[in-house]
Amino acid sequence: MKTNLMKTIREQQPIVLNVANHVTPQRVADGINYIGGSPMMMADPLEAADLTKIADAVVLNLGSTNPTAQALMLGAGETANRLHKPVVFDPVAVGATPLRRKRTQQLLERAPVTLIRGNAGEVAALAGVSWDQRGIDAGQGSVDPVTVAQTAAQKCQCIVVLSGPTDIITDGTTVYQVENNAPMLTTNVGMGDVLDGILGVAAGISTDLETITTATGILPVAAELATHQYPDAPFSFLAETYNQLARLDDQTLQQRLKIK
Ligand SMILES: Nc1ncnc2c1ncn2[C@@H]1O[C@H](COP(=O)(O)OP(=O)(O)O)[C@@H](O)[C@H]1O
Ligand SMILES: Cc1ncsc1CCOP(=O)(O)O
Ligand SMILES: [Mg+2]
Repeated sequence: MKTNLMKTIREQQPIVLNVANHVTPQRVADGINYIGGSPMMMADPLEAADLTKIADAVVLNLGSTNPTAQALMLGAGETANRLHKPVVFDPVAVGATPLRRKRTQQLLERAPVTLIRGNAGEVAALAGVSWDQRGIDAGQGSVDPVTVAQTAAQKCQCIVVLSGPTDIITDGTTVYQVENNAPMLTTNVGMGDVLDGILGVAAGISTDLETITTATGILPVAAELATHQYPDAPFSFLAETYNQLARLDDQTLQQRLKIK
C-alpha cells in the first residue's frame, strides 16, 4: 500500500477541479481541504479547459445532470485526456433514467476516465448487470459485487471503486477490498461524493491501484474513529469525521486500514 500517502498529500496539496452536483459541493470541498488537497468547483463551461490546465486531477459528478453540467464534464474530461491528467467519474443514479445513461455513454466515449467510483447499483448499471437500484442508493442485487466491479472495469477500461460495507477496488484483474466500516456514513447524504473528492486528491499524486486503495480507506477510517465518539448522533458524527480527516496521519491510517 501507499504508506506515506497523507504526508505526500500535505506536501503536494493537489488541486482537484470538480463538476459537483447541486446538493453536496460544500461537503466535497471540505473533505478535499481537510485532508490537505485544494478544491475548486466550476460552473461555466467556457473556463473548463483553462481550469483543467491548472488542476492535478478532475472529479466529475453526474448527480445534478443538466446541459451545462454535461458541457463542463465534456470540456474538463477532454482537456484532462489531452494533458494526461487523471479523471474520476461518479455516475450518480446512472441506472435511474435514460438521460443519465446517455450522458454517461457520451462522456465515456468522448473522454475516457481514469477511475469510476459508484455504489453497487451504479456500477452494476455500467457493467450491464441486473440490479434493483434505488435512486442515488445502492439497492439490492444477487450478483457478487466483486464480479460486478471487475465487469465494469473491463467494460469501461478504467479503475473501478465500488463502495459499500466493503469497498472493492479493481482494474478489472487485480482486486483489493477495504473492510473498514462505519454504517453512519450511509445516514449522511454526500459521503460517496466526499469519497470521490478524496480519490481525486490521491489520483493527483498517483493512480496506481495501491495508492487508490489506500485512499479509499481514508474516509471509513476517519468515520470509524468518529463513531467511537458519536455512536448514535449522525450530525455530530459527520462533524467529527471531518475533524478526524484533518488529524489523520499515515501511522494511524496504516494501523487501522483493513485491506484484503
Ligand atoms: N452499509 C455500509 N456500511 C458501512 N459503510 C458503508 C456502507 N455503505 C457505504 N459505506 C461507506 O460509505 C461511503 C460512501 O459510499 P456509498 O454510500 O456506497 O456511496 P453513495 O453515497 O454514492 O451511495 C464509503 O466510504 C463506503 O465505504
Ligand atoms: C441527493 C442527491 N440528489 C442528486 S445528487 C445527490 C447527492 C448524492 O450524494 P451521495 O451519492 O454521495 O450520497
Ligand atoms: Mg453517490
